[in-house]
Formats: sequence, C-alpha cells, structure tokens
Amino acid sequence: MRHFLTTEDWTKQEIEALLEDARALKAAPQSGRLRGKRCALLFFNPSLRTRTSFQVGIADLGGTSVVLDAAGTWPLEVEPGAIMDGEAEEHVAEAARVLSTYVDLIAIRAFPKFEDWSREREDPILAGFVKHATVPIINMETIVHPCQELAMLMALQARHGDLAGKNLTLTWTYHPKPLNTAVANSALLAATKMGMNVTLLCPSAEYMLDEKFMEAGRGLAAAEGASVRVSHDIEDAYRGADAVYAKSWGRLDQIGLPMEERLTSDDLRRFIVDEDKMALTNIATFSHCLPMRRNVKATDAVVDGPNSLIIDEAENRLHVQKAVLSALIGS
Ligand SMILES: CC(=O)N[C@@H](CCCN)C(=O)O
Ligand SMILES: NC(=O)OP(=O)(O)O
Repeated sequence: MRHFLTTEDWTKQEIEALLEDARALKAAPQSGRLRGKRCALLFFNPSLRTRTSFQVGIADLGGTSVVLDAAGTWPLEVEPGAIMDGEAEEHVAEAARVLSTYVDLIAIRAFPKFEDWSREREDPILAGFVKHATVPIINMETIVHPCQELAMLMALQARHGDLAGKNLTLTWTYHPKPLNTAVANSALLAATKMGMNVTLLCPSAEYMLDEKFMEAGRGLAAAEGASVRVSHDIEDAYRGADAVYAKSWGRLDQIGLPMEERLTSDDLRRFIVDEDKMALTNIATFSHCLPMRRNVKATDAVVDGPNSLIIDEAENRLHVQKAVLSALIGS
C-alpha cells in the first residue's frame, strides 16, 4: 500500500509519470478508474481549491467522496498515550481505523498550529493517520503541500518545457499574518527534483525554512547537477530568473510567541512582486499557490500579466490529484 504524503517518497521518474497521466486526464477528464471507490476528505483548515478539485476529480473518475470538516467532527487527539481529559473527544487511533472501514482512501489537511515547531515539524496528525489507518493517505497540505508541487510543475512544464537548468526564484513576501511554510518547502522540493536552480529570497537568516527541507532541496538539486542558494538581496535574486514563485511564511523561531510579538515589519512590504522586480528577470513566469492578497504579495500588473501562471496552476490541481488518486487506488 502506498501513500502520497510528500514527493520525497516518490522518485523523479514517478513524479514525471504522474505529470504525464495528469496531462492525459486533462485531455480526457472522465473515466471509471475509481468506480466503486470511496474517499474521505478531512479538513482541519479552510480550502477553496483543494476541497473542490478533490471532490470534482473523484466524481470525474467514478468514485464518491465525503468531506469532513474538523469543526463538524470530534476534536481529535493524536499524541500516543495521552490522558484525554482536555478538549479532545476522540483519538486518531479510533478515527483512522473507523474511517478505514468506510472508505478506500483518506485525504487530510492539517496545518501546524504554530505553537511548537519541534513537535509540529514531525507532522503529528498526518503521522497519526498513517500509523492507524489501513487505507492509503493523501496529504492535502500539512508541513508540505505535495499536490501543489505537482500542479506547479505541470504549469511550469507547459510554459518552459524541460525544467532542468532553469532558474526559479522562490521569494518570501510580506503578509499581515505569519503563514505556514508548507508551500515554500514544497516549491523548493519540487523545483530541485526537476533540476531547477533555486534561489531562496527572504529578508534575513531568521526567515530561513527548516533545515531539513533546505538539506533535502540541496540533495535533490545536487543529484540533478543543479543548485540551491539563499539570498537576502532582492535585485540579485531576481536577476536571471526564469520563474518567480511567491509565498509568505512566518519565522520558525517565533512560533509559540504571542501574535503581537510576531508582527512583520512594515518595511518588509518591499518584498512585493512587482513589475520593476520582474523586469530584472529573464522574462520570468510568475506563480503562487493561491489564495493570494493582491497588491500585498504581488501587484495587479504582475498577477494579471501575460506571464502569470496562477490560474493554470490552480486548474492543474484537479488533473494532478486525479493522477495521484489513480496511482493509489485506481483500477
Ligand atoms: C491565508 C493562508 O493561511 N494561506 C495559506 C494557504 C496555502 C494554500 N493552501 C498559506 O499561505 O500558507
Ligand atoms: N492552494 C490551495 O491549496 O488552495 P486552498 O487552500 O484553497 O485549497
């Protein structure tokens, strides 16, 4: 039995095969590959794209899905051995095993709570389901977002062809709230796996991603003869980029502090993706996972410009997830 938890568990050839199948599914959306199959989609956080594209995609393949919003199910405990005298009414040991008797696959979205990174970086909710469920698990975004990775790669390949040797600048952007690092971790993993040279642009060393993802990215890049570098210099990081990917994230060293102590300096609004910065690039494409605050993360001119891939990438979520579902439980 195979899961889709992180692309780190899938070889480059397997990722290429998923992308190839996604293109086939885009051309011929309907099939009976999931006939008789039932999927549970469990959301601990909001979603527009993931929720819709999974439900529609499962229907396209002849399967059925049930969406469970965590707010509408029982508060869940995931710690092994917990004395459950707090908020949680149910342990993942039961939740995962019971769901496994009803459905053929469980997909989970569970962002870190940004309370204790040393624990959250182990992805405890997803790990709890993997441990106790007896059906395949798909990660719909936890500390990585592998479905977004595939959608990003599909959009980049459609525009750039072979991605090997192309330069991707992954830029941090301002956002009023400290956001999850999952999509940034994932953009790094996906791009390096395909042999792109990644420049990670962020304001200072405090904004670095978790070293385990940096190390993984460096390893993947090295295997493809590509590179990962970090820059805190906006002009330097944009120069020569073929693709710009934007994401905001909160400082890992501030996780657990009260929100009023985690405010981002207004000065960092200058990291917005705008036409002046894009003019430094090699006529780069622009993308972002969405949802996106316009004129905070990127200007309207960039978002609505001819090199913006945001809608293509979002559409691709449907196609790539159908390929993943087919690979895990399809006939
Ligand atoms: C506003 C917010 O929390 N955005 C999330 C959503 C990512 C895509 N699902 C983030 O930027 O991490
Ligand atoms: N990009 C993405 O995962 O979108 P949603 O959060 O709307 O699902």
